[in-house]
Amino acid sequence: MILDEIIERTKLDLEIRKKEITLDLLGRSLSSNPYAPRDVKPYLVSTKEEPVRIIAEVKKASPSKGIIKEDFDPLVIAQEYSKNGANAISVLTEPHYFKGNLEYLTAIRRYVPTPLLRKDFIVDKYQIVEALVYGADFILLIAKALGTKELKELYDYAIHLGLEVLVEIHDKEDLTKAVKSGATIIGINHRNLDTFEMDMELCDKLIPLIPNGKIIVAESGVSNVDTIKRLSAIGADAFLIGEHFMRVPSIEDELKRFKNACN
Ligand SMILES: O=C(O)c1ccccc1NCC(=O)[C@H](O)[C@H](O)COP(=O)(O)O
Repeated sequence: MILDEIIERTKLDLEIRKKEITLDLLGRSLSSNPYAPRDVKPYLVSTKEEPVRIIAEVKKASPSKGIIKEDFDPLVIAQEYSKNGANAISVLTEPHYFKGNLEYLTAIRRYVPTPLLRKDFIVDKYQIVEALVYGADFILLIAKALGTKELKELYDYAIHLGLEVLVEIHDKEDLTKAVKSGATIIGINHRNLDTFEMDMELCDKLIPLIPNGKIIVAESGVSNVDTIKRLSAIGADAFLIGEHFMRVPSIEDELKRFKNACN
């Protein structure tokens, strides 16, 4: 099971990082942290003026596809996203399976004004403090990877530190956990994280079950205007898109096309 494998690896790495810099020490660096997290909800909610919100992902590789982009410069990609109207940028920080890096967050935060998501497999408070120290505005918590109590604890801790949380779900059980955690931003991931199978109808099944007032993010496998129009019409506020943007000849053209899909 790839999700379990990634989480095991993440935990092993964490043990090493915690020995190098304790949570206490990491926490102390927050007093001089220049990166106060910004309120991301206004960037993600669909409005009459801006019905389609895009979270564009900086993604070099993935377990399902291997290396996606050879000539990968995270800062250049993030600048391109920001310049062309991305509402938020997702930065994969997991190093082994996605070839990500926490340092990408800081580099992008320094030069790019768009809000940043730390996209990783977060199972420990330590990673939430890291997200803050390295410059994220919000984090991802994957309901499938956490128990109900664990999800709530990590959610509350992030909110306490001023970070927003995107809680990712794959089925009704995950949705129940997400609602219990108090999540206000819910991501529906079309990709099964174990089999990599895509279910592009998952939003049709889950959106009607989501309580009113939540911001809904459609995640993975989004690569055309028709999908954006369809999912927008049934209630998706925002779209998290990685691989497609990594492969298109012009991020500028594609981002503009997607942003204008419902105008
Ligand atoms: O992308 C994968 O292969 C993957 C495999 C196992 C766990 C997570 C995975 N991806 C993380 C993501 O959620 C996506 O990077 C994100 O939703 C963007 O998806 P896409 O537009 O399909 O690149």
